[in-house]
Amino acid sequence: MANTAPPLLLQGSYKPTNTTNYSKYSSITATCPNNDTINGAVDDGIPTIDYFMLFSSDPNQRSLALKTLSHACEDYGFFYLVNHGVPDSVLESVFRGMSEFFDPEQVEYRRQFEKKHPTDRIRWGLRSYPGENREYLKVVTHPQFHCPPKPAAFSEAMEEYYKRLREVVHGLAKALSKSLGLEECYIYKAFNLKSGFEVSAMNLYPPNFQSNGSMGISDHTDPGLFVSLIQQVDGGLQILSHQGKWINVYIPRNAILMQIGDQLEILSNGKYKSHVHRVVVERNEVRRLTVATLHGPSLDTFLSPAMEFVDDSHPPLYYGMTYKQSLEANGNEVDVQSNLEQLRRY
Ligand SMILES: O=C(O)CCC(=O)C(=O)O
Ligand SMILES: [Fe+2]
Repeated sequence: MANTAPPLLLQGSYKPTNTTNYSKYSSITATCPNNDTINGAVDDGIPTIDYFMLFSSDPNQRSLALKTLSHACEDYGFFYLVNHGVPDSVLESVFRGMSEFFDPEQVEYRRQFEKKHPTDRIRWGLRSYPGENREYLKVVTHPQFHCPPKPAAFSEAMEEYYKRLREVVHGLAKALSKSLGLEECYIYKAFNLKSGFEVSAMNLYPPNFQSNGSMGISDHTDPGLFVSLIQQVDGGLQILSHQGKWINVYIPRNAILMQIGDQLEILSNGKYKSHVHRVVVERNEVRRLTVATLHGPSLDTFLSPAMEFVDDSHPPLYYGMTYKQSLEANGNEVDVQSNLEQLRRY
């Protein structure tokens, strides 16, 4: 629970100094907030993990990096991932494609993707309520990739991004298994990641640049192993820390924010915790595009606390069920709603 930095973490709150990287694709650029709090949140340190180091050929470097990963997962539950190998050009294409897709002139084209059937693999929504202000496109990206066919460059960019991202998540799963002293493929197998169920939300805040209240998405945790997030611009994402503080998120250029998902909390019997987060849209000042991807186990994977994390002094803290049952507890599998609270034994 330490506030102190584990070794090797490039620790400290990352604050962009002026405009952000993808500003050429957004109509308004964000600046770093001058005050230390936004709606009660503080600018605090978020650990940074160097992905490349986790696979270093130097055993000392590798072992230090794995220790750092395990500290970041246990003491924080979220971290910035740098040197992840997803090329800048892929990230740029994603935001260029999304900007085209969310073209304010093309709302009628997007309406065809409004939810018609609960199991639709592509879902579009425009929300402008006091509790939610965003336009989103939700798609199932694995085991099959789904995406609106137009614009073509958008669908191609997203497919390439998810493919690269999945490789990174599989690598992280290996590194995490090793850092826990487990066999390298332990988490990969426990989650059956080969057929992992992956859902991604592409978000635009505020919808059409107008919001009804200051909440982009209200407090929630997300199901899955990890939740990855990239954004075009800083502005509004906040995470609740283990210590109960809301922390403003400022993602370093081209880094990926990784957060522990509910099912890793369950498997690790609470050693690694899933975190509540939310998005606050401040006075419509920033037009922000984000891609949040929930990397889940396969739908038929039964998840419960693994025996490696259970003993006399650590009784199982969660009930077990399949991922599909978990997702269907509060909606359907494409809604990807958390049911963590219902799974707690105590
Ligand atoms: O867009 C963001 O910053 C967060 C999105 C999110 O939490 C979600 O889609 O689950
Ligand atoms: Fe989320």
